[in-house]
Amino acid sequence: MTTTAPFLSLPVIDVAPLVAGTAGRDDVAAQIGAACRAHGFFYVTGHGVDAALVQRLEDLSHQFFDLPEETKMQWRMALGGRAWRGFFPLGGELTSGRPDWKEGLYLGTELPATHPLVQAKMPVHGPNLFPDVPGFRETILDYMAAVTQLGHRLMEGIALSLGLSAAYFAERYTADPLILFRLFNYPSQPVPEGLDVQWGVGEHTDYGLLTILHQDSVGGLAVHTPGGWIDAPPIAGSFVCNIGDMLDRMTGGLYKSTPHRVKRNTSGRDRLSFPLFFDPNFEARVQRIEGLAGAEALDDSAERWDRANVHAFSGRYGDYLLAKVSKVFPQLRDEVL
Ligand SMILES: O=C(O)CCC(=O)C(=O)O
Ligand SMILES: [Fe+2]
Repeated sequence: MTTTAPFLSLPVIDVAPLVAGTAGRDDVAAQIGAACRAHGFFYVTGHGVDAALVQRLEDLSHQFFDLPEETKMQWRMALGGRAWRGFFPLGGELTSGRPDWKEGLYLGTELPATHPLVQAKMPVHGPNLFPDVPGFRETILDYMAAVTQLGHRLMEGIALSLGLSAAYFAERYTADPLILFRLFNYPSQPVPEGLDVQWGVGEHTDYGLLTILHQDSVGGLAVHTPGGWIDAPPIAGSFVCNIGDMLDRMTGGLYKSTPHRVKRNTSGRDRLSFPLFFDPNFEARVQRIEGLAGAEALDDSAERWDRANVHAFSGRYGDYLLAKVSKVFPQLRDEVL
């Protein structure tokens, strides 16, 4: 049984000095550090991402998800091949072994088919499958670029909060980060009789370093803090940030990847959310940060949603990612990997 702790709420951090690199940056880093040590979730405002761009992404995403399913299936994931891009229909993704009540479009850094990494058939690298909605492609690319820049700044703040040089992560992992980006729609639609669906997205942690999420005004995201489940309601103009397994691994559990889930949407209108996963380069070998005071590489697998011990992982980030992804899309695993 889980408890709820309605008296707790997640911190909202104005990151403008961190984004601008001005005085006050260390204070922002300290606030991020406190949130990461407490529960690994925080909101950011003052991030500098253009509100009109975010609104355009929302509007165009509604246009896309409003299309009939057979139209959207023109851009289905099976056509994205190893790049792992495209549309998946309602119930098409499993979290914790159960179908989620959402549909989505998988995207990532745009690489042409002629790019050496794509030619070398590296998984999750390649061209996107952009739906034929006017302006969608440009908006998605602009949004990914803007939020990726924010990711670099936030990782600088996280590095400072650990007493490391601001460039610590960029020098080792994120000079060329792996960026995966998803558009999700959680329709307000009853689950057909007999289908084993409980959540919009079941409980999970994210895999990489840092997730930067825009959600629309509907709500439904909840976070499993040490004090119980608390809501992460929409705050206009903000992004929700949370730590992934690799930062947990690097910090020896000092900064934990916090489990979260999304309630089934019963609001009467669609809920849109836009997670951008700012992750280590596919080839980067993930190492524990040396000499980090207070970090203990505890095996917390018994309490984790997936019973995995992230501290036992060593190897390329890409291998960690692929092992996870093939659990959530079992039907695609054999086809493309
Ligand atoms: O839709 C949301 O609010 C969260 C989605 C999420 O947790 C994820 O994609 O990892
Ligand atoms: Fe997540």
